[in-house]
Amino acid sequence: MDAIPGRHPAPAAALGTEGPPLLRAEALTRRFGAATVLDGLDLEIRHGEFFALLGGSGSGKSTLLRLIAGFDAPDSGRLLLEGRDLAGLPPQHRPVNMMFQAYALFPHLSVFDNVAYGLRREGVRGAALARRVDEALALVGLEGLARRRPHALSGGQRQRVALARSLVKRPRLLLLDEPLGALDAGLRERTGFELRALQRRLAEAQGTAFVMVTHDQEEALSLADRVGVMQGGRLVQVDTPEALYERPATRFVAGFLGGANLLEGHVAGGLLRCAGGLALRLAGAPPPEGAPLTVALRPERIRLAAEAAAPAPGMATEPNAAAGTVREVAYRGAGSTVLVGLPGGASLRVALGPAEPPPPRGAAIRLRWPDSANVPLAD
Ligand SMILES: Nc1ncnc2c1ncn2[C@@H]1O[C@H](COP(=O)(O)OP(=O)(O)OP(=O)(O)O)[C@@H](O)[C@H]1O
Repeated sequence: MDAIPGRHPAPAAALGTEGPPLLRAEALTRRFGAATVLDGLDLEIRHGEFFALLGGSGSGKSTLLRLIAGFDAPDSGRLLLEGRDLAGLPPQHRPVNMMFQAYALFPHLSVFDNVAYGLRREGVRGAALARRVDEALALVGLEGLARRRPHALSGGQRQRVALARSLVKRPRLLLLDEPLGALDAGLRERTGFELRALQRRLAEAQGTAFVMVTHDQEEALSLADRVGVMQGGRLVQVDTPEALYERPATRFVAGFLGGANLLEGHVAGGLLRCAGGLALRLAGAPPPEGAPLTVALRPERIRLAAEAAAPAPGMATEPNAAAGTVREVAYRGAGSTVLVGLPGGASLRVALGPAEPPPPRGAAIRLRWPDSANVPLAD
């Protein structure tokens, strides 16, 4: 994947990077029987940010959301919202709301009454109620559909009713568990853009932050200001999408985000020497001699070299270059992925753009990449 097009990070002030965070989780731990599902997790959510919790199945994402919403309590650790300890505070008294999937709408109630439900339970009535519901429906672009029943709406419209219902109480923090999960591909992208725009409006108007759970890396990278990658009940890296993608900290993150090539070796003569005669030069100061090291190398940072196929004498040890044979070519629509077999049996995935015709299977090719493409990993 290329750098994310059209991303304009929100200014620091709007994102509340100064001052205390909106939400702080301190050493949050949750066990179910013998299983530790959240393992001393620390996290800060800033005012007005769109934060994505990204992780595989069972990594503890939903459990964390449930603790923040107040549907479940931690075994140890604390949750502070604007400095206030949330322990013992029931869900309806937290300035936090959870958006449920559209199938949780009441089928016998109109759109208006579905959205009004929570406010009515709080005793809001009459003109004040109508104003708040209209405002929430306008936020999600459903002004004209207040009288409809959910069955007379499209999937995307139902999703927006669910959103309006969770926004009507003007939460400081909105929690979204796989909000796009039930939608098909086309609707997913459109709804994603809408969600991003809506969050920006709410952030400007009232500093609302979104925390979205997803197992879809593209969704997390394209929507969020910051992404936290969860593994085994811990956050293994929290960063902007760009930093996470360009500088993954661990093998897990590198593999989870876009399938980087992982190259292992030992440092000798200032270069990382890997199997098959591959030598890598790292940007910056060379690592200590003899150290074992793993490097992530993104498929799209590798280029086909223009030279003739046969390597010149001594070329095998040229850093950041490899000679190999095309094993497979996968057409991806906006380009292709080429699997290149290297001497010694290793292989590299190489991503080519739409303007680069892939070499045929079996072709002998040479590859090159810049020092900055070699990203050393912590483990
Ligand atoms: N109430 C519970 N009792 C027992 N085990 C639970 C309970 N809730 C969650 N778990 C377990 O905790 C682990 C984490 O669950 P959680 O739903 O937080 O994961 P997740 O990252 O949201 O996964 P998914 O993407 O599959 O929803 C899972 O192994 C799950 O089976």
